[in-house]
Amino acid sequence: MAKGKKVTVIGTGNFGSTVAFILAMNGSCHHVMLRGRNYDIAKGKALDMSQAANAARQHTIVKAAKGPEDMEGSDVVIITAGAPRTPGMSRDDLLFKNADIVKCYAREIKEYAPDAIVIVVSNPLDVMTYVALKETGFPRQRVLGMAGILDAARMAHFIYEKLEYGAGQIRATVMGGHGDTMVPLPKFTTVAGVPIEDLLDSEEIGEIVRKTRNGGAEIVNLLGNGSAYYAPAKSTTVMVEAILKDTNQIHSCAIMLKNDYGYSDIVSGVPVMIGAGGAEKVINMALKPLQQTRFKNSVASVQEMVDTLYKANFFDDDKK
Ligand SMILES: NC(=O)C1=CN([C@@H]2O[C@H](COP(=O)(O)OP(=O)(O)OC[C@H]3O[C@@H](n4cnc5c(N)ncnc54)[C@H](O)[C@@H]3O)[C@@H](O)[C@H]2O)C=CC1
Ligand SMILES: O=C([O-])CC(=O)C(=O)O
Repeated sequence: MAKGKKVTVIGTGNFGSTVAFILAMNGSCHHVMLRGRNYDIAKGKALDMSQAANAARQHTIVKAAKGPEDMEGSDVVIITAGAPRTPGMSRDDLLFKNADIVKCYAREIKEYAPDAIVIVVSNPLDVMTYVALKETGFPRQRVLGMAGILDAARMAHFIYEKLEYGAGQIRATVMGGHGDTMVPLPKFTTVAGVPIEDLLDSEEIGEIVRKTRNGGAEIVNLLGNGSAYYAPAKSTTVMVEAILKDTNQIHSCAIMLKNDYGYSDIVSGVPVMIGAGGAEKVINMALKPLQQTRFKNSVASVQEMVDTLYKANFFDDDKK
């Protein structure tokens, strides 16, 4: 492989294609490797994106992987392979189907890209991140799940809808799992530095919190045959660029907790500092009792699904 930063995107569906396209349009890295189930489709998309990069005067080259060995030398590998939900489903309904897919690709990454930082996006996100961590055996800093940036972007959008000003200046914070129990944090949310509690009343904030939790489902219901991918893909590239540029910026990401917020050996979304080594530091915020209770419930819902996998002997016995 020629020199330069390399990102492999596993899965060439809506999410994977959009992530690869944004990376190519931004010139975020030198090489994007698309690994899909169907080589011709991956190759067709790779050619199209490489040509788009030329039109955009960017240097990024997108290629299709013939096999897992083409992941070699990846700095970052993004796992997007997996079924999306359709109307009426929760993300959790994808548990067994997507766990098998993520397990298979995590094993390939372990073999062919042992130094990569892995970003998981397949749902249910926190459990899939747990599966990828256990199956690669990588340190927790190098296996992250993308959700918090997306959920915060949604919250920011719903705040804008209410205020009708401040778009692009709203900094929202969402912690916890990427599911119905996610924990939007109005107390840590500002518009150009102004706390939203100074701008909106508690009823309006409550509505924003509910809309944020339902943000994915709202789009699933509108699309009818899949889920959101523009905001999810953009949010993922924020993480990729933080890693490749070693920005040391703070984003909410899913990570294996290790005495963080009082929990260990379970994945949840918390603020982390992202740099060249992945999640180089977990930021522990002082949560109020109600926020702690909501975070606890969110952690418990992820734990329940992890336990379901263990009960089904999904993991090799020695992996817990
Ligand atoms: N973390 C987050 O915030 C978000 C997560 N997602 C999740 O991302 C995943 C992908 O979503 P989309 O790209 O929109 O779906 P899609 O249906 O457009 O693409 C799915 C991709 O997974 C591959 N795939 C499906 N079954 C496979 C199997 N058995 N083996 C290997 N590859 C397989 C397909 O070939 C395709 O490339 C879903 O699980 C979805 O729920 C989606 C949006 C946001
Ligand atoms: O809602 C879904 O199933 C996809 C997803 O995670 C999101 O858009 O937040």
